[in-house]
Amino acid sequence: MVIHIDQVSWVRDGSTILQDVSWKVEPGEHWCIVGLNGSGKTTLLNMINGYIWPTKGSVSVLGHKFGEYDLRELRKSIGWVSSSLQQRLYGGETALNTVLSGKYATIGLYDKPDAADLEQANDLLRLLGCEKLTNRTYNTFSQGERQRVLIARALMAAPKLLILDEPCTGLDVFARELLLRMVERIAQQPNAPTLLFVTHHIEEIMPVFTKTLLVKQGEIFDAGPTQDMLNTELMSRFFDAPLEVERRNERAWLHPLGVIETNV
Ligand SMILES: Nc1ncnc2c1ncn2[C@@H]1O[C@H](COP(=O)(O)OP(=O)(O)OP(=O)(O)O)[C@@H](O)[C@H]1O
Repeated sequence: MVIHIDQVSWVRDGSTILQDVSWKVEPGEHWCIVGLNGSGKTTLLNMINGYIWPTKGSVSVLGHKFGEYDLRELRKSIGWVSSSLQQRLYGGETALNTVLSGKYATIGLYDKPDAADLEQANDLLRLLGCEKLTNRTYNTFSQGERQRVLIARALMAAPKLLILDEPCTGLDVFARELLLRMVERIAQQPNAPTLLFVTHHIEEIMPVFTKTLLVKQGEIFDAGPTQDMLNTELMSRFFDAPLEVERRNERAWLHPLGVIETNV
């Protein structure tokens, strides 16, 4: 089992942030995680990475139960790409060095890479459609290019689990489509890591994400095959709003019907 979260709750300052969450991710599955702002997605990811511990229940990731394993070791097998990482990177590094630095899970590049590392980094830049950026510096890249380079960087450490945390934030519609296509490519690689893709927008859920987890107010609203989740009836209840879900090109598109007042 890649992830096994069993009846987990997390309480902070008297508030229950996660409540009785149970979720299993099997090998070979790729999951989307959908939820409104403040629903508990980041909290759940922080728990999967071992940055926070459950108040109640148990968490096991990549076959290791928390409390019985060195979390620093476990984190080497987990890649996490989020927009907050973008600000922490040194803008003066080339794309190639940025990707190479992922090998050592450091922000800069401290160790001298060998020929195999260089080949792997170049392969990853190609996989993510970034060959042209190889020798250009990170601070000259567009938002979409940065995201793709950061995903290549995360893959450099050959993670078994790769978390893509709202990777399309700030991208125009074409940069977004390109990024989604690259994410599909990653999933189709032999020995691809298990992907967790966090988003607010259901149209970003590519067919490769066959499973979807719906998080609402700290609880699992529903979880299962994506096609069973993304329909008008279930999405209307999930978002508490009148809306219509349309299927087009094997993706689901959400059309709000009127003004939505979220309960956040
Ligand atoms: N350390 C903490 N102490 C108290 N409350 C917290 C803490 N961390 C998160 N929360 C609260 O828990 C709730 C869930 O937050 P979380 O960041 O997990 O949501 P999210 O689904 O990731 O939201 P977004 O889509 O905006 O990133 C929020 O109401 C947040 O304020």
